[in-house]
Amino acid sequence: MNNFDFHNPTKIVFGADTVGKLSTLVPNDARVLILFGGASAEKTGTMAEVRTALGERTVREFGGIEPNPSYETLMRAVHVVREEKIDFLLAVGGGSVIDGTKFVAAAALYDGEPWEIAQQGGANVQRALPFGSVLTLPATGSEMNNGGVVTHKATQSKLAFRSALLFPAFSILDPRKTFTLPTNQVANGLVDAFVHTTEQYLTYPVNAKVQDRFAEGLLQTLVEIAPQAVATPDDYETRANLMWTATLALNGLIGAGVPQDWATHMIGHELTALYDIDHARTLALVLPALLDVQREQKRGKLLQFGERVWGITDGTDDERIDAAIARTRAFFEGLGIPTRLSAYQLGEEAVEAVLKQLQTHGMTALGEHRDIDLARSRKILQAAL
Ligand SMILES: NC(=O)c1ccc[n+]([C@@H]2O[C@H](COP(=O)([O-])OP(=O)(O)OC[C@H]3O[C@@H](n4cnc5c(N)ncnc54)[C@H](O)[C@@H]3O)[C@@H](O)[C@H]2O)c1
Repeated sequence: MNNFDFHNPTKIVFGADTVGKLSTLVPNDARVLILFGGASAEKTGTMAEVRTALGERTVREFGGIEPNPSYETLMRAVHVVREEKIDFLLAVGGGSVIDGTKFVAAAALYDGEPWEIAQQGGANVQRALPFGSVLTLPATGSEMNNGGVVTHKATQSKLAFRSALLFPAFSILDPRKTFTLPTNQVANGLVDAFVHTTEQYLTYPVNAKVQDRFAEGLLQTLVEIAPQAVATPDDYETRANLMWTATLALNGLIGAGVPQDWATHMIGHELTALYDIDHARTLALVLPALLDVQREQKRGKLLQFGERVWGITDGTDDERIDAAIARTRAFFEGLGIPTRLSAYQLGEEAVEAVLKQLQTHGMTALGEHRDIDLARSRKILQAAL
C-alpha cells in the first residue's frame, strides 16, 4: 500500500426530510447566497424548503448555473458575492452547481484573474468562502470532496481544480430529492459513480486489500441497483443506496494509498467541452476503449475486476479480460448510454480535435503510469469510434 494522508472534514446529513436541518447547519449571522441551476429546484419545492429553513438570515439567490458550469456564468455570481458582502454559499443541485459554488468560493477571494484557479488546478487557492450543499443528483461525489470542474466557453476549455480549502462544510443528502430526476440523469449518475471507482481501482495492484474490496463493493452495488434505480424513481431504499454509493465513490476514501488513473476523465472533459456531451456519457465512451488499449499495464487488476465484480472465472487471461471489458460496455449500453463515438455522429475528425485540445491543455502524460501520451490517446479514441 502506498503512503497517504486522508482528511475529509465534510459533515454529511443523510436521510428523508433533512433539508430543514439547514436551520442549524448555516451560521445564524451568515449572509447567504443560494446558488442553483435551472427550474427543477424551484419546481420540486426544494428551493421553498431551503428558504424556509434559512429563516430570518440575509439571503440572496443566484440561479442559472448550467450543466458543466461556465466560468462566464460563475463570474456573475462572484460579482453578486462581492457586491452583497456574502460570507456563506449554499449550493442546491447536482455536481454542476456544487462545482460552480466551489469555484465561486475561491474566485470571490482571489486577487488575480480567477480563471488562473482552473489553469493552475487550484494550487493557487489561498482563501475560500465557506459553503454547504443540498444534493439533488447522485453522481459526482462533489458533495464530499474538494474538487470541481469549470468550463471556459470562449476557449472550449474544461479544467479541473482542487484545494484543501474547497471541501463543503456540510452536505444534505435526502434521497427523496432524486425522485424527480429524468431517467437519463439517473443513468448518468450510475455510470459516473462507476467510472469514479474504476479510476481509483483499475490500475495496478499495491496490496491495498480494503481499498480494493471497498471499490468492488461500490461497483457491485451499482450493478445490482441499476435496473431498479432507473425503473422506479420513488423507490426510497434504492435511491438511498445510489446516493451514498456515489458519494463514497469519490470522497477520497477508496483512493487513499492506491495509484489513480483519471485519463478517462481528462479525455472525457475534452469531449464535453467540444461537443457538449454529458460528463458521464463521455466516460462511457472512453473507458472501455482505454481498458482495451491499456490491458497490459492493467492486467492484474482487470483479471481481479472480472472475477470479483462480474464473476468471470473461465477462459484464458485474455479471454477473461475481454469478457470483463465486454460486460462493462454492456452495462453502460444497457442503461441507454452509448460507448461508441459514432452514436454521436463523431468520427476521425473528432479524434484529431480532441488530441489538439489535450495538447493545448498539457494532457500529454496521463494515466497511473503517465504513459498515455498523445499517440496512446489517439489509439484510445480510435478504439472508441
Ligand atoms: N467535483 C467532482 O468531483 C466531479 C466529479 C465528476 C463530475 N463533475 C462535474 O459535475 C458536472 C455534472 O454534474 P451532475 O452529473 O451532477 O449533473 P448536473 O449538476 O449537470 O445536472 C444535470 C441536470 O439535472 C438537473 N437536475 C438536478 N437535480 C435534479 C432533480 N432532483 N430533479 C430534476 N432535475 C434535476 C439539472 O438542472 C441539470 O439540468 C460536470 O461538469 C462534471 O464534470 C465533478
